[in-house]
Amino acid sequence: MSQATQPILLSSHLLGIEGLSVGEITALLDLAEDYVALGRSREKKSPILKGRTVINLFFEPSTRTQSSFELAGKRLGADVMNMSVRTSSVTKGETLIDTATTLNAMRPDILIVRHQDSGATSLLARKVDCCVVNAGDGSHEHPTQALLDALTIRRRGRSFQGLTVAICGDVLHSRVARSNIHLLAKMGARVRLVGPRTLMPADVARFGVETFTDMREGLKGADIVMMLRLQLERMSGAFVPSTREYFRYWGLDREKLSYANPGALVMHPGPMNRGVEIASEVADDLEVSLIHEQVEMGVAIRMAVLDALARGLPQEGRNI
Ligand SMILES: N[C@@H](CC(=O)O)C(=O)O
Ligand SMILES: NC(=O)OP(=O)(O)O
Repeated sequence: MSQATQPILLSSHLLGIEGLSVGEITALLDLAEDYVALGRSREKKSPILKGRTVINLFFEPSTRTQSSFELAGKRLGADVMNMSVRTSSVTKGETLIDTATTLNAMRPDILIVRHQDSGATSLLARKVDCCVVNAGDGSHEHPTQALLDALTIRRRGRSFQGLTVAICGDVLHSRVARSNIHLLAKMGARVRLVGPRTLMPADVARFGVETFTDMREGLKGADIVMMLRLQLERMSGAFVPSTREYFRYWGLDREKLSYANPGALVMHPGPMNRGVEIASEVADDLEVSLIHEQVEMGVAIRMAVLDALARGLPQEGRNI
């Protein structure tokens, strides 16, 4: 493998995009390119994490993130353990911190954590002495999602400079939106947020992006249309009249997509709610939809992140 000539040393944890520099983001994307090639080869493996232990600790459901971190760790030769939170002693009242420090005592090298509370992964990073990766904390950040989205865009030959990206839907509850806003702004793209007023964060001004409550207006001039799922599990009370009404105004179908730039591409982090935020006619149109490519890039990005973290680990294991 060619691999990045400049070794990337992520400073012990990957907790969010906000704390990464443009150089670190670019280096991770470059390293992930090698892992895309490796993933498409017959062998698919590199022994770079041999002897290392990776634990997946997911307090919220996941299909893509958990399985791709597992595959990424295995393809790099690590021992990967998926902690089943639903059948763990969390059900007997054990706290997040006690659970994590218990697993930490088993001497993993990397702990990958998804949790429903914003800030949970940063808190854990202060309590354990292994690397922590944020696999999604509440509505705060989902850094590897933004990195895989960036890799997907870059591999389509789109330069971030001057690219207009419309992030549409439930921005308020979306950690995917927050991580993407940070990343795209750092890389020089123009970001606009599109959705109902009730689903825009109150502090939206702090992001310095344009906002639109009319979907067609918001899509005019967009090169990338990034759809978000309605995060019903994070809502208490009615933020939208009904999912049917929601689709009528903010669901992406061919008619609304026609307002975007010619050749505009559609992204969705998954899982999708068809007929709520996106129509099947768009999601399944391989001319415009990057959804499956995003999933493939997820494995490569997570291999790059594990690799970059492992480079900073002590060679002979941790001090006893
Ligand atoms: N899977 C992404 C997006 C979503 O669930 O809507 C997340 O966990 O944030
Ligand atoms: N995009 C994403 O994080 O998907 P999962 O919730 O299935 O992991």
